[in-house]
Amino acid sequence: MTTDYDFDLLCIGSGPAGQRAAIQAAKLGKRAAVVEKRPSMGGGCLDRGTIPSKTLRETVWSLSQSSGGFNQASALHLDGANMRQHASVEALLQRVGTVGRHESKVIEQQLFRNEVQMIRGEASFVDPHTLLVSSSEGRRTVTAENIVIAVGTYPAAPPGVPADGDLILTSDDLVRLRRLPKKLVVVGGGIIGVEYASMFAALQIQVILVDKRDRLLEFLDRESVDELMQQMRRQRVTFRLGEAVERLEVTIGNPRQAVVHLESGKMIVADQILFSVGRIGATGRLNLDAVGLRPDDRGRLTVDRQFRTMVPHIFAVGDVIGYPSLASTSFLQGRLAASYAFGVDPGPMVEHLPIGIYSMPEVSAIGPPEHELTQKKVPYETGIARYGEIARGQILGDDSGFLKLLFHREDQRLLGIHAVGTGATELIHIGQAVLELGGGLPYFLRSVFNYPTLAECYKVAALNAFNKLMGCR
Ligand SMILES: Cc1cc2nc3c(=O)[nH]c(=O)nc-3n(C[C@H](O)[C@H](O)[C@H](O)COP(=O)(O)OP(=O)(O)OC[C@H]3O[C@@H](n4cnc5c(N)ncnc54)[C@H](O)[C@@H]3O)c2cc1C
Ligand SMILES: NC(=O)c1ccc[n+]([C@@H]2O[C@H](COP(=O)([O-])OP(=O)(O)OC[C@H]3O[C@@H](n4cnc5c(N)ncnc54)[C@H](O)[C@@H]3O)[C@@H](O)[C@H]2O)c1
Repeated sequence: MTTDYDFDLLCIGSGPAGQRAAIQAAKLGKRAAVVEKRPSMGGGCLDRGTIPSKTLRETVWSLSQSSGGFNQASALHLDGANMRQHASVEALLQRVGTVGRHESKVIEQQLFRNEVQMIRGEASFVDPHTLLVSSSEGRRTVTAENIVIAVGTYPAAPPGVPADGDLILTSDDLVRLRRLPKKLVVVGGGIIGVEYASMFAALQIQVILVDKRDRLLEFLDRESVDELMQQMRRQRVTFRLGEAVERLEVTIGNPRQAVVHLESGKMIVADQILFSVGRIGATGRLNLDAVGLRPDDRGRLTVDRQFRTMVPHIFAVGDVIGYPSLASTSFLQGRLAASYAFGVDPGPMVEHLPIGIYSMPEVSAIGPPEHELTQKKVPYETGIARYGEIARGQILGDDSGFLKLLFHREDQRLLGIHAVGTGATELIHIGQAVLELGGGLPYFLRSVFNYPTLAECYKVAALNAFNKLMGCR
């Protein structure tokens, strides 16, 4: 019986996944709670993930604009000395704290308004319906009919030396960075590595990005990655691809230096290393043995399509279940899990998930890239609009971005949208609506877009595809 438990649904973790699961349960009239071990609500997302990194990116962007006219097309027009002078660590991090605190308050108010109980402390399982919550104020047990594990992840530790937050950094350390390096090695060219590499490069810091794979961001369209890399190279980023890192080292001399040892026997010396080769599920301290759950070797839990673990009333959502590990999808997973917990079928997740990479330039996509369609033998045609030919691109000073649409050759359905450049992460959502609603080329050909906007790219790209399909010049 529900009333035997303290709560109908209890979430461990207040990040995007946990907070939305709790609020959804409350909306269904259930007694919900969130246990959070950090002082404020909002999760790693607010503390050291999405929000601080995007706030930092905006600060770097406006700083670079004001100190020499950096734009995505002509990054090297910066005056380097001027840039570094303006880019004190304090100036860079000032807004990070302000935005984080504000967002955390917003989440606490949302939880409060929805009568979700906020319990401070670290949770671990006692049995399948009971959690032990430990905090500086003591220990207590809490029981719940349904439990949602939404504990997130932490960065994989560097081999050889621990991250000291000074010479050897993980992305967690960047929100409390103490100094800016002159030369930075970024190990791992996933989304985190690429976003931070481009931010540091925009600050006129020499950046070397090392990844063991031969291609960066393989899930993206190759033309988008080529454009991104070309623009990052213009900001003097050096790519060392196909090079696996074996271990890191910190020298003893004065000044101490950070050294990357590559499996190929080479080494790279720098002032700082950002180690970003993936993340580990934070399940180690949950005492999962008490409920018979076993995470994989990266701390992740396996769930079914309703986000249930092997123990049906224990759900897992967000980064702790692995791919796609985004705040955007974690919000949705939390809401879906809570719905399933109470027998409400919210329908399946959408087929296509958007990707938004806040590098400089931004890269965004939804739907398959060209190489995937080719592999699957789907006949398609491309339509491209280049910012250089779009009035808004000129006004913004960005003439290097593009929007590419992929249409099915036979029924002219929209299959995919790939964008690089200013506003790409917002621009993509116009195409997303058309894609999800099953629209295609005729919609774009008929529509009128505000002028001058970047949205006009859709019209221009559609006309480009139409001309190719018709065999026009
Ligand atoms: C640098 C960086 C940039 C990112 N940028 C983006 C982006 O631009 N867009 C995007 O969509 N995603 C981005 N992400 C990913 C995004 O932050 C995560 O997908 C999202 O935060 C996952 O949400 P979550 O609820 O699963 O976990 P989290 O947000 O990590 O929250 C988990 C919470 O659980 C708490 N917790 C853990 N164990 C316990 C316990 N035993 N008891 C109590 N509480 C516990 C933690 O303290 C934490 O507050 C980024 C990530 C990083 C690291
Ligand atoms: N804008 C966004 O949506 C956004 C931004 C940041 C982070 N995130 C999320 O955070 C998650 C973690 O990101 P991440 O970049 O840390 O991990 P990742 O797993 O995406 O990338 C890790 C990279 O490190 C490389 N690597 C691994 N071991 C290596 C070694 N020994 N030497 C050299 N290279 C090595 C891999 O080849 C890979 O390219 C992602 O899954 C992403 O979903 C999203």
